Amino acid sequence: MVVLLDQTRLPVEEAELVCADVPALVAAIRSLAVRGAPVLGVAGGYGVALAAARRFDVAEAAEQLAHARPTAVNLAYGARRVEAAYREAAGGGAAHAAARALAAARELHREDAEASARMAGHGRELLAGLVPGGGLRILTHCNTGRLVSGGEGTALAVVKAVHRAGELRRLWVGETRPLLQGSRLTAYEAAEAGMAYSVLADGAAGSLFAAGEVDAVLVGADRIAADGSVANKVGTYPLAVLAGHHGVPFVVVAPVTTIDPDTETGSGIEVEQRAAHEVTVGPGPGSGPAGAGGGPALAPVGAHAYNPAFDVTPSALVTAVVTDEGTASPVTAAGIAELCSTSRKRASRSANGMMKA
Ligand SMILES: CSC[C@@H](O)[C@@H](O)C(=O)COP(=O)(O)O
Repeated sequence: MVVLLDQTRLPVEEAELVCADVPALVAAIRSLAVRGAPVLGVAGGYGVALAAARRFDVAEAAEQLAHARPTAVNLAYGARRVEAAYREAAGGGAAHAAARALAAARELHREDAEASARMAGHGRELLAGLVPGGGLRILTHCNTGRLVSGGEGTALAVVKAVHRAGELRRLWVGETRPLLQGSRLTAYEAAEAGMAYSVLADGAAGSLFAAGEVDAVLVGADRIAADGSVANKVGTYPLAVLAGHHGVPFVVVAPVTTIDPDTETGSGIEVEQRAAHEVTVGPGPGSGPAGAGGGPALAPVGAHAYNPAFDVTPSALVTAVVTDEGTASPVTAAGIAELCSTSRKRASRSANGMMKA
């Protein structure tokens, strides 16, 4: 089984969600019980390993998991990578192939933690140069911390490194409507880390910039196209426009596995559209899961809603893309291609090392 921390229950309670089979894991992914690009890859990988262990149809499981949500490229990456490990080992029998699939999922998990630590280092270095003097006031959106990663996350991993170095003055946490990944999850992690933080309504970001209260914006990504366009949680693009207008660095932090070289431009990124009730109905009373509705009406019954889960920010508005393989700044197609090539070289060096060992 795959056991998850149910993110829909946070911050009210830390509840485990046990997924005994692939359909249950697919449902958990769709309901955002597990969410955020890197950990979706890890969950997809463990889901395929689970199917292999239970002698289910592994190809079918990988297909279902890869398509559970369309925008985060890591989900399909994780599922396909573990499927490939299973297939390669299939000649040795089902038990052997299942063991290889589990090993591949664990490797993915470990690599994600390592990537997170490298991103934190690169990001901190970049911020030291971008905003002279300590005491940074960083604005972030959605949740990009340990809840989305085998390690400390992406953008929030950088914030945590800055905080540990005593260089964080304040973390501004955009609430991230409609499912409040900022106020529910990022604020939860900020409190846990002992940061000075404030939650703000998404619509308050403009006046915060106008007041000169933001030194840098740090966000994650669900998919980065070959031209450097960035798909991330809806509400990211308006922040990039504001940052550009106010001359504030807008930095995207993501593992290189979030780059999709096969999607040439931002317009080629499929943006997930979600149910109207996430916008029109509040979460259930008390500890009701976020996104499940059941709470007070926020709009007239039957109201239509526009509810894209993500938006796409063009590369011209992105100051830097920080990855585990280094930083592209300015963000150009050539810079993005260079990051992918560094990643391929590292993978081939480590494969050669394993063959020699
Ligand atoms: C490191 S997480 C980066 C992104 O996955 C995150 O910012 C985001 O948009 C997540 O969206 P979600 O719909 O909550 O899965």
